[in-house]
Amino acid sequence: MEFSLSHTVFISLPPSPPLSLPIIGHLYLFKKPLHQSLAKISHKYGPILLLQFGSRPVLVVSSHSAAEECFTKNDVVFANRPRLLAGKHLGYGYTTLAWSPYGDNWRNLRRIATVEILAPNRVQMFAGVRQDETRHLVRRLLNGDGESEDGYRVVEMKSAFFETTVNVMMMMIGGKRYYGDVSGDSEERLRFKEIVAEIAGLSGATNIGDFVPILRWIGMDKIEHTLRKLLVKRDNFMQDLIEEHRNIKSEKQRNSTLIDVLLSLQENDPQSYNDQIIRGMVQVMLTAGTATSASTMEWAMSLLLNNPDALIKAQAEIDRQIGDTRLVDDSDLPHLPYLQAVIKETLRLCPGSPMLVPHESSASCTVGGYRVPSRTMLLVNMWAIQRDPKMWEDPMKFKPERFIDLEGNREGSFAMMPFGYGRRGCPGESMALRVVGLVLASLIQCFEWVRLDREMVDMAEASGLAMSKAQPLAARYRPRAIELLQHI
Ligand code: HEM
Repeated sequence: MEFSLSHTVFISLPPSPPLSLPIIGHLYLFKKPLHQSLAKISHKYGPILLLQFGSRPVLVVSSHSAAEECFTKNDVVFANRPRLLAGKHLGYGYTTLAWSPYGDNWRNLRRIATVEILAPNRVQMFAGVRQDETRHLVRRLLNGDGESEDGYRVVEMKSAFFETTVNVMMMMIGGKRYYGDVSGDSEERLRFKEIVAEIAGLSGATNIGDFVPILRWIGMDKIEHTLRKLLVKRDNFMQDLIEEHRNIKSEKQRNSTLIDVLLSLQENDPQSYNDQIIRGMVQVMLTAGTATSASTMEWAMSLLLNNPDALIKAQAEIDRQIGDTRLVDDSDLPHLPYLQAVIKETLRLCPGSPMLVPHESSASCTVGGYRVPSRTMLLVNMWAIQRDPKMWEDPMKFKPERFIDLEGNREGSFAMMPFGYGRRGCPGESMALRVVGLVLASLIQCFEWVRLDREMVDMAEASGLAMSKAQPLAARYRPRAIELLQHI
């Protein structure tokens, strides 16, 4: 790998599959979903690979030790993001937290996110919002129709989870709920729902023009046009929301939502908290923080329905800890270790961002003894690492117990990183775990859950970059005979 001619040391590039075609490079090798396809290629050529995605060199890392190198000794080098089309449009010209290059703008946004928006005291401040939205969901299920003779009803869970997480987020951001039991302006709701549906349809999509620029130039890449139109609609909506809050005069209301918090910071520091920054921050929370949490809930319920023993155990733990006279709340979550283990095991098998978010090197560096050139995109295949048989016993099995027994528990290591690590690691982890934990705990506490029929829940994945189910989860449920349901 390393050799020298007189005094110069040559370090070789990582291995690559032999045939890289003109224009498309190795793109011909990939099938969807991409993380599964890359796992197969890595199996053949090794855990550190250099591929050509069209014109872009991409380092694909599929071992915990290489991932560790990327996020410890090379963390600063890989703290950049590639300039992909989604970042240009959904990320306000690469200026939002998730898409910004590493530098002063990113540092300012990251500080706002971690100190003002997602800090533990702020997450705590919104415990009531999470509790209310969970109650709304329970009520909605209690009022569901189509009850069969044995008391069971059917619910399509994908949209129920998504709408609940969007409601939680928008209640925190602007004090408004847009789904389910709502009051207020129906036109505004319609506008919002349209924007959310369009973003959801686009954000997990791969964009061929990112890798084969010629397709973009000759107008074959339709996504860019759609993204541009969406940007205007979304921007107008967010600005209207900001103006509404700017006009709020009452002292009591002024600090009750995140927009209010950001607007009061704007008064003292208009530069660091200008309207575009606020719009961008709202946008990032809405895109980074909703579908990821909702799909974790959906995968968790799917896994529990396919593993009824684990569901019984989780329910027994909740009954033991909380009883049946009150609904579980935020402060109970640390006392539910089995439920926490279920969520960790779900994130191990079904990480919402299976290849994290793409990084890019800002200088050349070495990984695993190989040379990685500057401006190489980095994909860390967490999906593959979290199923690596060298690190995990029975890696394909759903075994929450592995996070309770000390032996074989890889939590906190680079073999388990569903939220990433280092400078660009997810700042919303603790909020996400609370929302996911509370919603799951409440549903398990209040209802009996079973599969639609004898068939196992289909665990096939959809094709996009996010890890979502190909078939939305539907399940049968019936209220449990417990006192707390009398006063929900
Ligand atoms: C289960 C839910 C979630 C999962 C699995 C998840 C996972 C991730 C991952 C893997 C990354 C990329 C790390 C990297 O680049 O190496 C990320 C970034 C990010 N996440 Fe999350 N996330 C979740 C929920 C949330 C929530 C609730 C929020 C905020 C409300 C959030 C905000 C962000 C932001 C702003 C970034 C970009 C950070 C940066 O580039 O500096 N996420 N998340």
